[in-house]
Amino acid sequence: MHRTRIKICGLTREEDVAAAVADGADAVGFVFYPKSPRYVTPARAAELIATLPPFVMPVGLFVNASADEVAETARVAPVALLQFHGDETAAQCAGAAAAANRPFMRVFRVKGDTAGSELLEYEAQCRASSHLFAGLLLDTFVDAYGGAGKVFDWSLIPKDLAPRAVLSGGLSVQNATGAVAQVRPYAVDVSSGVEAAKGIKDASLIAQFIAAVRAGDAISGNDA
Ligand SMILES: O=C(O)c1ccccc1NCC(=O)[C@H](O)[C@H](O)COP(=O)(O)O
Repeated sequence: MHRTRIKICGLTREEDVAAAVADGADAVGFVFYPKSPRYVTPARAAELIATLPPFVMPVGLFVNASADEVAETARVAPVALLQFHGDETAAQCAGAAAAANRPFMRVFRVKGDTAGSELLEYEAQCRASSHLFAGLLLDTFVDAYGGAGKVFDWSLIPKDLAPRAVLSGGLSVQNATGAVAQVRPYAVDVSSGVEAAKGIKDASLIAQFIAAVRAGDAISGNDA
């Protein structure tokens, strides 16, 4: 049976990485977008990644970076998966992933009038664009690209897409159980909802969030 995977994003401190690992996070995200308050340099991310045990995936997050920037970042910081969170075209994502020789996630930033069929078409285009495409992260459309703590209408997610999708955008201790029980996504991703301040995670909120996801798995019969 499927257990909802969990990514904690926007980590900047060793103690926050340790808290995510201790509570069972499957992945940790490092933001390489300089305008983000959660930005870390590739060298700083390398220090944080060096603290990870096996089987916790480091994810590198980019917004409109060039293929050379992505490749150089991945050379310095050994991320296992790329996440393209800007306005990148399919070709730009495929080219950057090939340059870095890493699999990647693309992001669909959902608006109020987004149709479920658009998500399926977008995923199909991504899959056709590169053998390195690993999956689709669904986030809420915001001007700052992401990390805004805003939810979108989960009911528009097609039932046959959910088991392959990463649900993101405004998840929290308060809504994670319901999100998992309703959507039954492959994984969830959270940043603001487990923070004491931008880029500063709260260990108790991380633990509560992961427990809330597990409660959602129990309700939907997903627990392993
Ligand atoms: O986290 C950021 O500051 C950020 C900035 C620009 C683009 C993406 C960003 N984060 C990407 C993530 O994967 C976040 O976890 C995702 O947007 C959800 O954030 P939140 O709604 O705060 O949980």
